[in-house]
Amino acid sequence: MNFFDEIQEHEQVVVCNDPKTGLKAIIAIHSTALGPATGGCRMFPYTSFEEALEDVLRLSKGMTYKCAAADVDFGGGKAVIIGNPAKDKSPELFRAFGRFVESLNGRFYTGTDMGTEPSDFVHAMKETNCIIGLPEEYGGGGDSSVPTALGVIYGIQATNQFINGSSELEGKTFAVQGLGKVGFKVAERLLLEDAKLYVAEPNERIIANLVRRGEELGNSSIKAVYSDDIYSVEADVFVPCAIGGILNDETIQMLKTKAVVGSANNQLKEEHHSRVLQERGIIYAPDYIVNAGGLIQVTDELYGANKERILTKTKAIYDSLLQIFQVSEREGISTLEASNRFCEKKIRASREGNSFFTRGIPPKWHIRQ
Ligand SMILES: NC(=O)C1=CN([C@@H]2O[C@H](COP(=O)(O)OP(=O)(O)OC[C@H]3O[C@@H](n4cnc5c(N)ncnc54)[C@H](O)[C@@H]3O)[C@@H](O)[C@H]2O)C=CC1
Ligand SMILES: O=C(O)CCC(=O)C(=O)O
Repeated sequence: MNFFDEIQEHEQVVVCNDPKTGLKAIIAIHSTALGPATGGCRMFPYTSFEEALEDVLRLSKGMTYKCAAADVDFGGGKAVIIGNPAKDKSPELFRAFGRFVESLNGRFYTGTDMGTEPSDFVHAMKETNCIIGLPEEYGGGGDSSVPTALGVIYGIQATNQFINGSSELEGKTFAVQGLGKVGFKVAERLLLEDAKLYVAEPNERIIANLVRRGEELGNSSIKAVYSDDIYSVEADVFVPCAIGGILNDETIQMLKTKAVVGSANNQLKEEHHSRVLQERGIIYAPDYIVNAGGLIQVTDELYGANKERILTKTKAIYDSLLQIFQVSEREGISTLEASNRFCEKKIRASREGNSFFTRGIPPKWHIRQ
């Protein structure tokens, strides 16, 4: 592997090693053109350094586009901790991670992602101010999966509006993959809208909770299927809310839905899969547009976490998606291409090329300090 070839699109990659606590992490800063980099910290038992590097590079690039699309004054970054979230967590490990974040002197703000919880970052915040997504009792905005799930619902409504001329969800069928922090809330809201659900979730306890919730809401139209079967059920929309890379040569051919709209980061195995979906007549709502609700909330913490402002910005996901679908249709390009163009224009128009972000210039987003 030629390391510099691998990271050529990125400004900075930091490898963090703290033998005392067992911390092995990588922080990737893709771009600070629009402001300091931000992105959650994922904890996962990667089997190799290369696997962890590939994940953090892809995720951090996605954050640059997500920040540009959501109009937050931040750039793209992400961190990964190599370890098993069920076994390898300790307060000391997160404090060590916090010290590495602090060493970046304000170039990187981070918080939760898959495998980490806001409570983990209560330890990290003892070492750095650059933590967002904290619990409310620590001055944070609370559970960021709430606005993320709301953004997914706006995304589904916009897609439905584009396809059927109505954003009404009643009677529609959805295939939800993953019922974690985001997927469960999306499923709950769809049940409230009198929709029918197919769900795939390896944790049976969570499925039982959803069935119970459905009974409370008076909607029992929930059918649990095996993980591999969720791609081939007859539904209006496939809603991926678990892992990345699930839209690939094999699964796209299995889909029987009219659209894909979900929260999972990096849903496309490769960028060209957005065109493969288009060729199959399936509308793909770009993941980083749909799942920006959490980002909107956690970055708003630096201005004092105003619920109304967060809601307004999250609602804008509906209009952004409709615009992207219209451009894609008008210009005959995939929805991802339309969306990337929209973001790249914003990034180019920014101060990229002047210098990368440093704390030397006091920016407006340092209000919290
Ligand atoms: N939490 C948030 O606010 C945001 C989350 N995302 C993305 O959304 C996705 C879900 O995030 P969370 O709900 O926070 O994660 P989570 O870790 O709470 O939930 C993921 C769920 O997916 C299930 N799962 C794993 N593999 C599966 C498979 N093959 N088939 C079906 N289910 C499977 C897990 O058992 C778990 O319940 C992730 O890709 C994350 O990066 C993106 C933006 C913000
Ligand atoms: O949603 C969050 O908590 C942080 C933002 C982020 O990392 C993401 O949107 O993937």
